[in-house]
Amino acid sequence: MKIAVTGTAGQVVTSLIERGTVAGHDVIAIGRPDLDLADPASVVRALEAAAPDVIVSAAAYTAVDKAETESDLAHAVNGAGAGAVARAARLLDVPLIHISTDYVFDGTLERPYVESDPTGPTGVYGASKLAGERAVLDTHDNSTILRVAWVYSPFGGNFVKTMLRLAGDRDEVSVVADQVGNPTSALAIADGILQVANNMVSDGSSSLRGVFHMTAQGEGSWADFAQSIFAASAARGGPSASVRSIGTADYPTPATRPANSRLDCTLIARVHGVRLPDWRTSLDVVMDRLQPTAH
Ligand SMILES: NC(=O)C1=CN([C@@H]2O[C@H](COP(=O)(O)OP(=O)(O)OC[C@H]3O[C@@H](n4cnc5c(N)ncnc54)[C@H](O)[C@@H]3O)[C@@H](O)[C@H]2O)C=CC1
Repeated sequence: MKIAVTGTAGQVVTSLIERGTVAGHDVIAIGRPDLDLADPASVVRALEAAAPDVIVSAAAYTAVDKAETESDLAHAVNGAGAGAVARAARLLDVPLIHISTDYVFDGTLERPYVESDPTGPTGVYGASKLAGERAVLDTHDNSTILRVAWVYSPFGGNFVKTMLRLAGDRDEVSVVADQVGNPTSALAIADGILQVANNMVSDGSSSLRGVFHMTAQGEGSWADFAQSIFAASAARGGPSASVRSIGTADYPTPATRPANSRLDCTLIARVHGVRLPDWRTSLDVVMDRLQPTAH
């Protein structure tokens, strides 16, 4: 399968290149300057030239706090840019898999969110990603939106790498304990994307299209996540620190994060047969990559 993915260096992009290539697919990563999501004409031109069997829309403006002061750019990239990718998929008449986020929800529910729950982003980033979802669904019927969350991987910048860096120069790290979610490895996301792509290419049913939640099994707070990272690092002879649990109010950020980010992934398991591993299992895989010699 020839897969075109937007972006060249992101966590999900890099994971998809790796996992897709291992699975025998031809993965073509297209990013700036050839494909700039803020320049819709470049998006359509670059994707048409690639002539793929399926498109994965994984690039995005992901700076959650900075988005609060760069609203126009965040909306151009995540909203209009996503719409341009969908236009290209429509012109090429190929399936589109678009990656979205738990931040489309306000996080006030007491249970994991299902796909049909009302959205209500609390910040510019979430609002721009929601605009992107709508642009995709309005533009191209042959689209599947995968909402992922709390992404980490051996690549790029992420929470795991930040915690390991902090543990390298201090004994105690303060981490928010009142936001709960599903830490999800980009490598596992890539495997899920490939399964969904296979399903969409081989089966045109509308039930395989639309919005799906796709995160790792299991849940935890950022403090739980940090504790597991430090335990895994210590077990490999790497840096470790103790975790001091703090509240969101003790760690103010420009963008408000949802307190409950948990996504219910029952639908994608039933419809697509996709069930990502437990987050602690995937964390071990990523830690083995980040600390290969520390055993
Ligand atoms: N990182 C996370 O915790 C979460 C990410 N997501 C979503 O998952 C997807 C992948 O995220 P990550 O891989 O973590 O992001 P990342 O920040 O690692 O990579 C984003 C990629 O988008 C590219 N990009 C940014 N602006 C662009 C533009 N104007 N034109 C072309 N490319 C551009 C960057 O160069 C980079 O390659 C995104 O859609 C993001 O919104 C959803 C939930 C959580």
